[in-house]
Amino acid sequence: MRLRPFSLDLTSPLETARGPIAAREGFLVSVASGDGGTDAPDSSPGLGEATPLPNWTESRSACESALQESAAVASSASASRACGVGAHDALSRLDPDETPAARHGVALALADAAARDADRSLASHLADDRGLRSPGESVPVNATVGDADAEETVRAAESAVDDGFRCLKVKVGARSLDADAERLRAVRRAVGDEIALRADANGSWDRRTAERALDRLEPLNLAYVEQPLPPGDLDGTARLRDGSDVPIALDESLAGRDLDRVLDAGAADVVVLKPMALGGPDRALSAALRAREAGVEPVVTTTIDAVVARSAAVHVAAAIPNVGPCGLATGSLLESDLAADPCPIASGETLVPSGPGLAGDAFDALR
Ligand SMILES: O=C(O)CCC(=O)c1ccccc1C(=O)O
Ligand SMILES: [Mg+2]
Repeated sequence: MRLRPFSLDLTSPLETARGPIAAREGFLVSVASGDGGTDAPDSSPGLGEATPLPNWTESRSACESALQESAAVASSASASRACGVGAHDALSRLDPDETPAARHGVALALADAAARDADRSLASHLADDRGLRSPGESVPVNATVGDADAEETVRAAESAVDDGFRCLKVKVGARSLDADAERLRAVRRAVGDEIALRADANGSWDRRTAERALDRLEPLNLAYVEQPLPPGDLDGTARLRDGSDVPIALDESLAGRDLDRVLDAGAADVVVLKPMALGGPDRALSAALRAREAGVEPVVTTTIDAVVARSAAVHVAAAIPNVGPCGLATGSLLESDLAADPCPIASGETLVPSGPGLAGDAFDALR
């Protein structure tokens, strides 16, 4: 197993109620032939990405330590066996709650290797494993609009609609409720009633403010309000949801928390699933299917990952039958990237690479 650190700046910081996100640092993970647990001696190396986002996942240093430990486990296990299953040993030792980004990196590298060995896309590999029908060739996406004053928010929203987006997610909660209500009213006026609007408060409101916010925003016909209350306040969120017609999505409430607790609380119409924060593409897809079974709609997003993890998230979303718009249009927020994007976005949809694995030979220079 090989690790390679990287650091990428955002074009400009994404402003959220929990502060700006200005740069993303992480690690590329490759598992060499033989580590994949397949018997093929010349199996393709698999590629993964671990890009921790402090406060959402483990820190960068905790991620690095966990990955280095994994690499050591993988090499000693492969050395002691005729056919190495080292990376699988390493994966089983990574705790998805403690070091989700590290687990994501290794799980993705193994899944990519397995999909490439089977000559199918990562989406097909994930879907077949669970008896799902064949993934589609594209996934609808939302544009991500950061916090800014009303004028700049409208400009960003109009530009996204010009680019073909039919669903916009606007960050709220960083300013007063009056200011946010005005921003969203101005956006609705500018883009019309046909565009789906989401608002993401990133857990910044208290119960009273959240209740007032839903009352004020109700006439704007939002598709949902995401994480109105702090992550742990599931009771408050369930009550908020009971008292309003505005659908509620939960995001932060899922990180490091049992999905069943969130589903049992009846606190969400939608769950926002970030493979990097949930410990891997496999775990994100399982969470999506469990949510569906409970009548809660899954939405897949990134933590503004580099191209490898972003492509993986596209495959996860593609494996979910009839998935709604996902928060996967985050590549344009990065000033530069590790490779050309194999998942171009047009008309509000992202293309799903046909494979094999993550993206055929598109990432060969990174393996
Ligand atoms: O969902 C999207 O549109 C993009 C992803 C996004 O907003 C995000 C990115 C990094 C960290 C947190 C979040 C979030 O959804 O709150
Ligand atoms: Mg969110």
